Amino acid sequence: MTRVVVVGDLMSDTVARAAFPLAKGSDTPAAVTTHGGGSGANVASWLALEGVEAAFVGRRGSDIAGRNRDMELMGYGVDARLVMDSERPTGTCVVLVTHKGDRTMLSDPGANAALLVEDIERCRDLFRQGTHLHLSGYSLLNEGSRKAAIFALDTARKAKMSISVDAGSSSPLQRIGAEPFLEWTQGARLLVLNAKEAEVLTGRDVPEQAAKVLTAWYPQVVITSGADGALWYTNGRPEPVTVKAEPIDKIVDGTGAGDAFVAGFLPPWLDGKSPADALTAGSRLAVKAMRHLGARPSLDVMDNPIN
Ligand SMILES: Nc1ncnc2c1ncn2[C@@H]1O[C@H](COP(=O)(O)OP(=O)(O)OP(=O)(O)O)[C@@H](O)[C@H]1O
Ligand SMILES: O=C(O)C(=O)C[C@H](O)[C@H](O)CO
Repeated sequence: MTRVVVVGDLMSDTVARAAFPLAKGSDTPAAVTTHGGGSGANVASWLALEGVEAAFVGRRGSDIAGRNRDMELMGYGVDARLVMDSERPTGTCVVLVTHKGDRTMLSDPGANAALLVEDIERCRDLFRQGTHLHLSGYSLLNEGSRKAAIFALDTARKAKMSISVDAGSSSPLQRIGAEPFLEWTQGARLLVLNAKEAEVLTGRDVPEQAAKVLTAWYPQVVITSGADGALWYTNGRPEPVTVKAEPIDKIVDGTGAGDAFVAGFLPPWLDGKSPADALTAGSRLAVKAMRHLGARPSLDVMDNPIN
């Protein structure tokens, strides 16, 4: 039985879809909605909805947003272990989306920046029972949660869990540099990252080449390339396994496509299915995420048969 523990970030995403750029002093009509977000919490939500036993460890503020996010995770069927931070608000991200689905994000990590080693220690039962740890790279890239993230990796290694890590985001990765990130994540069986992050880590802007460089560090690597699809590579193979992106008629909001991809990829990959099957499952879930506003499953939680 696969039991996945996700450690990472939880956010409240306020998504505004409008015609950008905004004229100075304008009053622009927009569709504005608030959704659950945060890369780690997104992956855990999609996994639970896919029928995987998934737990999520993170921090939230002692505010309404945090309470809503907590209830939402439970609604998806996630074993949510959120520590309440009395000093910091729930992490918030303002996502600006154009009518074509292009977007930019303004992120305030809030309570995520205070995830502590003790928060992970409190969840030792999850690490005893879990079979796989997925670590959201944001928790490594943020200095405030880094010790906790590294402790989670150590704990999983000691518990003989398999480990996947996503690289978080290219800008903080660039600031920190490749070497520390590669060092912190040693022992992970899989690194998942987008093409930009792969370039930051390897200096190669061709994903096939970047993947080959990265397998000096990780047994398996998955690189996603937006509309150009995704690839999987393991050392010793002549060429990576690639899949095309699933066709999509209209992208409403690309936020969290990468997180949904991870959640689609992991279950078949953990079940020993072929890399091509796992990449295809990832691509399918990614387009599902892009058909609506927000990064999480669009299902009305109350109608979800899992509940
Ligand atoms: N335009 C698109 N058409 C179809 N599929 C797409 C498109 N953009 C992204 N995807 C799917 O989503 C996956 C992840 O996209 P991408 O490589 O942009 O990751 P990301 O930067 O982590 O995404 P995000 O930051 O939006 O979560 C791709 O491998 C692909 O399967
Ligand atoms: O789309 C991305 O790149 C994200 O990582 C989205 C985030 O996970 C999140 O939902 C923003 O808070």
